[in-house]
Amino acid sequence: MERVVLITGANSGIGLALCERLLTEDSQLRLCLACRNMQRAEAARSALLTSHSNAHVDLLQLDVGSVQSVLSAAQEVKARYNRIDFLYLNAGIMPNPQLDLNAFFKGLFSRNVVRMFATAEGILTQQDRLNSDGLQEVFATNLFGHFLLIRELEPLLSRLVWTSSSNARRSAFSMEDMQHREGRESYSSSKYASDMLSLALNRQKNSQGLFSSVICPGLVMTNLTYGILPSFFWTLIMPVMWLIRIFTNTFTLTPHNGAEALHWLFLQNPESLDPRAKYHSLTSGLGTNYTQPRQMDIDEGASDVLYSKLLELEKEVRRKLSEENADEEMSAVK
Ligand SMILES: NC(=O)C1=CN([C@@H]2O[C@H](COP(=O)(O)OP(=O)(O)OC[C@H]3O[C@@H](n4cnc5c(N)ncnc54)[C@H](OP(=O)(O)O)[C@@H]3O)[C@@H](O)[C@H]2O)C=CC1
Ligand SMILES: CC(C)CCC[C@@H](C)[C@H]1CC[C@H]2C3=CC[C@H]4[C@H](C)C(=O)CC[C@]4(C)[C@H]3CC[C@]12C
Repeated sequence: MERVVLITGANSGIGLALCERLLTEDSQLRLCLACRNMQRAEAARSALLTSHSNAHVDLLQLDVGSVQSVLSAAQEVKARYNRIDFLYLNAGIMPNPQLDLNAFFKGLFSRNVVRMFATAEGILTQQDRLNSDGLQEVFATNLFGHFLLIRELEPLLSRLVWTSSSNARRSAFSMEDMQHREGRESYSSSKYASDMLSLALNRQKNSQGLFSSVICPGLVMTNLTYGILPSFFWTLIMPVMWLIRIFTNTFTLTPHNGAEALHWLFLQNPESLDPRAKYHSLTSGLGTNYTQPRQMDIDEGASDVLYSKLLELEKEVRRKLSEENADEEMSAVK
């Protein structure tokens, strides 16, 4: 039977590399590339068809950062497919990243140097803003849009895989400020929230046959990392990065390597997976890829609280949207 796989943020980086890898694994697959920019989506499809000429590759317009777009895309998915075997929640942003050079050089000579390179703890901040739905953009894109998509498609779903990060950190997340309106670590906060949500989904939905997993792709050269330092700089320091890889296998560097854990999970039986584990894509100093589970620093109780808070927010945004739509209809009648 043809399997259907939907991937958000599939037009570049790790998402696109995953598409390549899945088509190589199973040429009968039906891939649905869910992207906000249809030109970039078309380009990605052409690239995939160049290497897999008989592949079934569909496109779906989806901006996960917009409530209206998620709801419309979900309607379209329901009309097109009667099940989604794998939903990869991969789209993500890190806007206006700032590297604290002082902390970076201090970190270089500390005992935590390997940890710093693996997680960017204490050296990276971002500046977030409100989107047109009145939500914090990073929270809306990395977490809430995906949550809404899951809620809409729930009867069609069986496997969820989140592209999280080792930058996810408990101390960056506050339940009282789940959108991270106050702090400057919106990325870390949103990724910690996705880890919690995955656990909560497993707790609530495993009995109904829905399983969720979380991965970290490692440090990968993509548009996201080119936003932190320019691509020519990364190219220049590539030999240093290969050297660092000997000490931390988290420097996966290429999108193909970064997609290792995403691909690995595609081959696993969901019952054999640990809901509290984050599956890391790792690359050894010699360039061998492998997947390793590492325990997440998460409370079950707190993950349930986050789940309820997301349900409340969902109610609120749906109410707001229907009021706006009603207002628009009224003014159209006038
Ligand atoms: N690169 C790294 O080192 C790491 C990356 N990650 C995570 O990996 C995931 C993929 O990122 P990566 O491949 O690195 O970076 P890219 O920027 O190459 O890919 C991000 C993808 O997400 C899409 N996207 C962003 N915002 C939206 C939106 N509102 N709606 C729909 N799609 C959107 C982008 O589309 P568009 O082209 O239109 O912008 C793009 O396709 C992210 O979740 C990121 O946080 C995690 C750890 C490390
Ligand atoms: C000599 C060079 C290697 C100097 C590079 C310094 C920093 C720009 C980078 C050091 C560690 C990097 C990161 C670590 C974790 C990534 C995480 C998993 C993620 O989700 C997104 C990207 C990272 C935060 C990444 C970003 C660049 C570094 C801070």
